[in-house]
Amino acid sequence: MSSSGNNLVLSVNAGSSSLKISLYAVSSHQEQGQDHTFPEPVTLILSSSISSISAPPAKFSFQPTDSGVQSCKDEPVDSITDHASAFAHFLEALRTKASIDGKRVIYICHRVVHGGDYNEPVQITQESYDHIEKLSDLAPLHNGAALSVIKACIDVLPDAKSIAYFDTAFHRSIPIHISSYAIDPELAKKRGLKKYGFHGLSYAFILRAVSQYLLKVCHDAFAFTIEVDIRFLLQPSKSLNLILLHLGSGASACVIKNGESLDTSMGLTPLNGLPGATRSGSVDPSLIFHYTNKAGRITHDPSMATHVGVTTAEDILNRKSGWKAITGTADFGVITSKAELENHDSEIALRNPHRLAYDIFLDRILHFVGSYHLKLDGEVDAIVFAGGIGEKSVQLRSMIGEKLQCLGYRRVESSKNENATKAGATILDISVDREESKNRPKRVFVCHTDEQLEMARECALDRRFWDEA
Ligand SMILES: Nc1ncnc2c1ncn2[C@@H]1O[C@H](COP(=O)(O)OP(=O)(O)O)[C@@H](O)[C@H]1O
Ligand SMILES: CC(=O)OP(=O)(O)O
Ligand SMILES: [Mg+2]
Repeated sequence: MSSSGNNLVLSVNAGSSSLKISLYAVSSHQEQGQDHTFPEPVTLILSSSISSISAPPAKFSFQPTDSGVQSCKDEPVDSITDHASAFAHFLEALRTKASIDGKRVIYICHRVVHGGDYNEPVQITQESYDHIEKLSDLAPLHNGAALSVIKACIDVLPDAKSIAYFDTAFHRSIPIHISSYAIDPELAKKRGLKKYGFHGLSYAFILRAVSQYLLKVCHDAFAFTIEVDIRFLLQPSKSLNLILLHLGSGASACVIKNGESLDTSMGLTPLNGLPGATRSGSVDPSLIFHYTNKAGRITHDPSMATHVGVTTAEDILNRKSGWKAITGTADFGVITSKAELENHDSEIALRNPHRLAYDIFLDRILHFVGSYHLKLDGEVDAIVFAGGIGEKSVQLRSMIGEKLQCLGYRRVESSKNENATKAGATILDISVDREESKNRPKRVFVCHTDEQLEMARECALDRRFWDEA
């Protein structure tokens, strides 16, 4: 497979249930265009994903942009049991299917979910590796998995430099009264006990994608002399007020005010807020002591990632709860298909665990959407659905869309909603057009988020890395 030069950047996203990897060629260090858009500084060569890592068999997909190269989709692979073996399987496919030698990669961008007080990407050194390792207990499904891939990269691709990009960095703008818990402030400061927030790479991608989309809409609208909101033309992302929903195996909501994170539903760890595939989401903190009297003991479960030493309580709430505990499956697509959504019997959730899981999710999402709407004084430009569930669940988007009507959002149009799941565009407006919207400005978007691209483009635009390369 041909791809010019040795300027390859690999982006690795260790999610709780998946490993997503994209390989890019760095194009050039392009400056902002005259129309205020930034052309992508990287070109995709191939993308790969390994899903269901925690519910074997893992499924391997390998999709090069060059149609001449062998691809595969959702191929079950028994030998993949964790993120490290998933990465080894990918490297083998890179060599055998795409004939690309990993040695041509000069930077590897790693999504590291918890960065503590790191507010910028950092190159992996012994010091930063140790720091990330110390934070592993605060992201038990993530940091350990990312470190196992970082370690594999150091061993197998020693000439490539690994750089960590943190989910937490995006939320540094959250004001202190929102990020603080109502506990002893001195102890909180000493131990770093505060809301950090996660899914930041995804939210950064969505914010940029929405602002570019609205900018384009405004330019097109000007061409037809239709009245537009002038704010978007002046400073697109800095003027936006958004409610973002990243709904995947881990799910969170985020409120963006004037282009910055104001609040988000995850907290000190990715456990807080919305429930997920195996996570409980927010519960009364006392609940766990009524659930088990072994809550405080450290688990020695061999299936837990190395680097992680958490209590039984954290293990239960992170890995033995959520959709999997309620229904037996962690796949929200399966839950949706078995939830009997057409049945409006008020007792259906008592009989059908899939419906119970579905209704819990809907209820908790509405909880955050309502609260965030209020935090923005109702001045919301759009609500955006993203993540595996947000991008694929037509039903969930439609039901939330219905509820949003009372807050003055545009109605979700069913044909646009259905097509959004299949369509290739990054942002899709699934709400009715301006003429039909009865002058309701608040739109409903779906964003095909891409954390790997967010890291690769940040890497390509970061002069620190290229001036010395
Ligand atoms: N058709 C579908 N409808 C609803 N949810 C789906 C559908 N297909 C996949 N999903 C959900 O998407 C989740 C994966 O989301 P993703 O954001 O890729 O995960 P991760 O959190 O590991 O990055 C799966 O666990 C599955 O529950
Ligand atoms: C932070 C988090 O939960 O990430 P993911 O959804 O990728 O597991
Ligand atoms: Mg994810």
